[in-house]
Amino acid sequence: MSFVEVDEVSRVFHKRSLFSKSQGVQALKNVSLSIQQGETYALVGESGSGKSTLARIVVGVDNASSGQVSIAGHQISTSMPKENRRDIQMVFQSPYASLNPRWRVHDLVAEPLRAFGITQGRKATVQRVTELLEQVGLQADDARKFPHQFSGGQRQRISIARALSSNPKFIVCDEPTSALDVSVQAQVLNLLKDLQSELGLTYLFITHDLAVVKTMAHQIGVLKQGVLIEEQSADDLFASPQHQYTKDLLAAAPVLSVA
Ligand SMILES: Nc1ncnc2c1ncn2[C@@H]1O[C@H](COP(=O)(O)OP(=O)(O)OP(=O)(O)O)[C@@H](O)[C@H]1O
Repeated sequence: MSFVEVDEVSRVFHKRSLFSKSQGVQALKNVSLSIQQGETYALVGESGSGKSTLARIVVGVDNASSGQVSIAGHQISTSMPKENRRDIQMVFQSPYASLNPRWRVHDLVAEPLRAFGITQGRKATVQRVTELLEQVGLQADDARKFPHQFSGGQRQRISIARALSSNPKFIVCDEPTSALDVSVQAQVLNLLKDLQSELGLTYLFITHDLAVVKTMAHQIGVLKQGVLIEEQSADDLFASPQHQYTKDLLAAAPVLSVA
């Protein structure tokens, strides 16, 4: 069994209308995929294809209408036990929106440590926050600053430090670099790659931009209107895309050089 198993997941959103019966939007249709431990699975597709819906179900903040997800053998749902949640974290597209501007970096990174009871006492927490900041290329002193004192790329490093603080095994990265300049994107992608090899992390990487995943992904799945229409290893998909929709996504992708 793979580390992450998504098995026949469907999700229907019901929109209530005053004038007609409830209308259903089928955001995901029988999506199945698996991710090997220590690897990156990139899920690509246009806006509205269902990527974020799948991400939310995989981290257990939304439930599938049918089908199931398991990670490291544990069933994922909104009612899963708290101790299983610390193994799964998420890095979002916009570090501007996901970091509380009134909190210092120390508190942003330390919050999961407290929430999951990982460090005991102020000294141990400060020490762990320092380690985490250094791990993502920031400095111990940065803990005293507020998010607005950093560039976009540095803010995304703070989000990554926060995601790493609970020692997760699996991180869902939802468009983590799409709000950044191209040169900064490459730096953040390199950091994520380095952390993967150091810590053995497994990633689900969500993006509309195939260039971003060319050097990150082991396996790529293409989502169109809630259906996984194509799945190949990254090398094979770039060499011989099968579906016209994938060819169009490839043609639209700019070149991004990542070491
Ligand atoms: N809470 C919701 N209620 C109703 N419909 C929803 C809800 N969330 C998503 N949808 C619908 O489900 C479909 C898939 O949306 P989703 O956000 O998963 O796509 P996406 O590929 O992540 O797009 P984007 O890249 O723009 O975030 C869309 O038609 C969207 O309108």
